[in-house]
Formats: sequence, C-alpha cells, structure tokens
Amino acid sequence: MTIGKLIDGKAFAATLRDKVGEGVAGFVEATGRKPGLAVVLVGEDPASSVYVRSKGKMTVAAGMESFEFKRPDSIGEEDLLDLIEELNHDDRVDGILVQLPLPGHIDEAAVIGAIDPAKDVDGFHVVNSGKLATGQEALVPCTPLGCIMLLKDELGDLSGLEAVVVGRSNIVGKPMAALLLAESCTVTIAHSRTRDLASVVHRADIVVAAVGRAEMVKGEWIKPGATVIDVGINRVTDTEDGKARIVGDVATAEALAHVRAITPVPGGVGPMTIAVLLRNTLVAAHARAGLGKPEGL
Ligand SMILES: Nc1nc2c(c(=O)[nH]1)N[C@@H](CN(C=O)c1ccc(C(=O)N[C@@H](CCC(=O)O)C(=O)O)cc1)CN2
Ligand SMILES: [Mg+2]
Repeated sequence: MTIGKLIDGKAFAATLRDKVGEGVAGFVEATGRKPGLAVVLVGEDPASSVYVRSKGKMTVAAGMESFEFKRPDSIGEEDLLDLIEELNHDDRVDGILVQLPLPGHIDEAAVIGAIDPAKDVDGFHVVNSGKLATGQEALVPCTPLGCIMLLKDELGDLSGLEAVVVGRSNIVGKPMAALLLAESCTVTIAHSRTRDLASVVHRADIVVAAVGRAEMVKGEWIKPGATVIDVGINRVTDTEDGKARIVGDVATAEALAHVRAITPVPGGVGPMTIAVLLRNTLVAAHARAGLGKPEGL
C-alpha cells in the first residue's frame, strides 16, 4: 500500500514569513517607516488570545509595527466601532484585524463593515469579498489564500482540476471556492445539506475540508491520488489516554492510504494563516504608499 505525502505547512509558512521580512526591509528603505498591523481582541477566549499573541510576535519578527487593542467581553458595539474608526484614520496602521469570533451581542458584519477596505487585511469586508468574487484585485482571506499557495506548490497548475470545498463559511468555504475558480478549477461547494457527501468528495482531485467537525471526512471517500487540504482545528479528548489534542476535519491516518498529499493538523494550514496575514499587511502598506504590489509575494 502506498502512503501519501504530508504537506509541511509549518515550513512553507516559515519561508513565506522570511520573504515578507525581506519585503518589509525594502518598504522601510523606500518609505522611512514600518508597515503597521492593529489587532483587536474582544474578551478572553483562550484560543483567540493565543492566536493574537502569536500574530503580535510574528508581526514584530517580520520587522513591522504591532498595535494590540484588548477590550473586555462587555464592550458595546458602538465603542468597538469608534475604535475601528480611530484605526481607519491612524496613518501608522496599514492593516486592521478584529479577531473572530466576537461575543454574541456584537454584530460581526457591522464591525467588519466598519473597517476601511484598504486596511482589511483579513479580506472579510464585502468590498474585498465582492472584488474577489468578480475577479478584481483584492485583499484575500488569509486561510484560503494559504491553502491555494500550498496547492500550487504541490500541484503546479490547478487548471481543469475538480475541486470540492466542504463547508460554506464566509471566512473559508466561500473565498476558497472563489480562489479555486480563479485558478480555473471546476468547483463544488458541499455543506451540511449536501446529499451523499461521500460520493461528491470522491469526484475531487482537490478536497478542501472546512466544516469544523472532527475527522468527518473519511479516508475511503477520497479518490486515489487526490490532494487534501484540511482546514479544521477541532479540540478533542483522546479516548485512549484522556489527553486533549487537536484534530482536523479529515480522518488523516485513513486518508494517507488514498491521497497524493494531505495537510496535517496541526502543522498544515494553521501556520499559513498568520504568514499570509503578514503578507497581506505588507501588500496593504505598499498600496497605501503608492508602491504597487510587493515583488514575489
Ligand atoms: N480575524 C480572524 N479571526 C480568525 C481567523 C482569521 O484568519 N482572522 N482564523 C482563525 C484563528 N486563527 C487566526 O486568527 C488561527 C488559527 C490557527 C492557527 C494555527 O497556527 N494553528 C496550529 C495549531 C494551534 C493549536 O494548537 O491550537 C496548526 O494548525 O498547526 C493560527 C491562526 C479563527 N479566527
Ligand atoms: Mg455575533
């Protein structure tokens, strides 16, 4: 039995962060200032706090300025909108990111909609999602763009390939489908109401799993030789040793017998998210400084 390859997203992300660091040095030389990223965290969700800390550290390591804004769970929507407005007008800030999820009493769409689209380094603003959907230059959501980078590195030209995206979120599923379409894939979006998901997945040369359900995509669903991108991060308790661990949306051990290549969890797509965030911040800084697109990114 042949075993597929594990795609090393951690290594790819480290290389991308190095390239961003080189781009940042060029930007500083050209403009006399550092690109700046503002991250807003509401509440104390432990996972979100870890991601925000990690974003701050990596922003600084890439040579950029990091601005962190922590607000309590109890913050009102108006106060959050005021903070966004301040950041929109702060010239040191090239990128604004509001860590998701937000507490239930805050309207996520209203907050994202308040971000200046030119500073929307998450690519979640409707101006950016609309541009992506219509094939215009846009700031593109970090996780899907990271997935495309890994796929192109593994497969080269994606044109004509059959791609199935499992999951239809605004953050991953929908932009992922738009990006695959822009690469001339034949794209299907599957979701919780899809009938006979196993046979839909079995058609695919490329499977992107982003449903948020631990190991839901089974190995035998995968067409032999397909490439699988697992976006899921699910915290589970191991039934054997009782320890907490994270698993993806794909049953990786089973899938390895079928795939050409697959991203592991952890160490696959996850690290790409922050590396692409840094890349997007440099892209936004370049555009705001009238420098066009940074080279090689
Ligand atoms: N405003 C945003 N909110 C959220 C986003 C986002 O892109 N923008 N994505 C996720 C969280 N996220 C970054 O914010 C993120 C998730 C996972 C990783 C990562 O490196 N994961 C590791 C495992 C980490 C662990 O053990 O928990 C991996 O997969 O190897 C980085 C960033 C939701 N919110
Ligand atoms: Mg809400």
